[in-house]
Amino acid sequence: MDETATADAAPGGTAPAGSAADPVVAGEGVRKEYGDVVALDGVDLDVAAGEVFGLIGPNGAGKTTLVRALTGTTEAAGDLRVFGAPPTAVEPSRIGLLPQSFDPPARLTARELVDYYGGLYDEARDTEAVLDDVGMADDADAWYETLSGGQQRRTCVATAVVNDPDLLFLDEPTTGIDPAGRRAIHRLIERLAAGGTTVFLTSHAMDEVERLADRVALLRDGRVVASGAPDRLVAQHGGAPRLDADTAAATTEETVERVATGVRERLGDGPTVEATDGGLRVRGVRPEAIGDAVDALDAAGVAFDSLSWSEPSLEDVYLRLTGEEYARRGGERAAAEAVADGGDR
Ligand SMILES: Nc1ncnc2c1ncn2[C@@H]1O[C@H](COP(=O)(O)OP(=O)(O)OP(=O)(O)O)[C@@H](O)[C@H]1O
Repeated sequence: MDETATADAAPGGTAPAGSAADPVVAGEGVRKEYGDVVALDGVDLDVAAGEVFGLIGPNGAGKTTLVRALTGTTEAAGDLRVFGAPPTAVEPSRIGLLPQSFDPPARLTARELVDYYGGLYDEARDTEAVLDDVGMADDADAWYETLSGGQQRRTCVATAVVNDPDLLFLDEPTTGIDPAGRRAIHRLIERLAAGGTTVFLTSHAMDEVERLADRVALLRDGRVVASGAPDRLVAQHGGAPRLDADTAAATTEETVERVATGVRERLGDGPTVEATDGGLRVRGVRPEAIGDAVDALDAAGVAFDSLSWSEPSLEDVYLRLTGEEYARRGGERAAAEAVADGGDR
């Protein structure tokens, strides 16, 4: 796998979302328009066999459209191959698809639904085992319409894996699922991947993608703006470790300046100080410097309710490269700057 190419960011352009000798999924210049809306604007990507590939991006970035193009449920321009063939030519039993919106018959039980979808294939997994995999064994006799939203989503995941697919598309699989259920789905994805299933996962849960995905592509406005292994992306674009102080009162510019002066005196010019919605953030604080940073807060008279220190994560990469972190200071323009400077501020 060529990680050098995959960890690049391309401001305003496309970056290949990976490379592999014999990709299960390969796309080049994939483009889709809905009238005046350009949903996909020249996407290049490839996904290797057995890989968990995470696709992330803001609402409307084009994730579902890309999944639909790859599963042959919508047409798109450009070159798209799944198992070396056009998506519509792929043997259905090789593919599992959990769409973002899925409305199975409401007056069937969870067990009946899994049975029904399994019956569409010559060979299917044992219904009870699949129900158990998604944590639905105890509620399998309830009608779909009486299940909670999370239980319904678990049941939908079960219908997507009942044919034991070689390639599984999961479009936001854990939306609405409680923490225990999410963990069950995560374990299922890990087991499937360990068994050789290729998983194409879209999600807004960055912790989920960071935990599960071997590689990630970030879509914005129909383009891949960054791709690579999560830890590489975090190292490249996640920014510095930070110390967050939650304060009861809103932080004024004056307070930020006072803290910044104190931080400079104690820690030098590296760290930066900014106001956040709930208080104040000092970026660039290494673990051994936490005490000095706290002293700077105290010296500046900042009354805080709690303090937390954290390493950057995939969520930081997402926020920086989509512009959401920079919304207060010029959104799109600042995000483009973050991409252009390699996101190392
Ligand atoms: N059937 C359609 N007709 C017209 N426009 C569409 C259609 N499907 C998607 N779009 C538009 O294409 C763009 C990409 O939508 P898409 O659903 O792929 O985004 P997404 O990244 O999956 O978003 P979300 O995170 O909200 O699910 C959006 O501007 C959306 O409004």
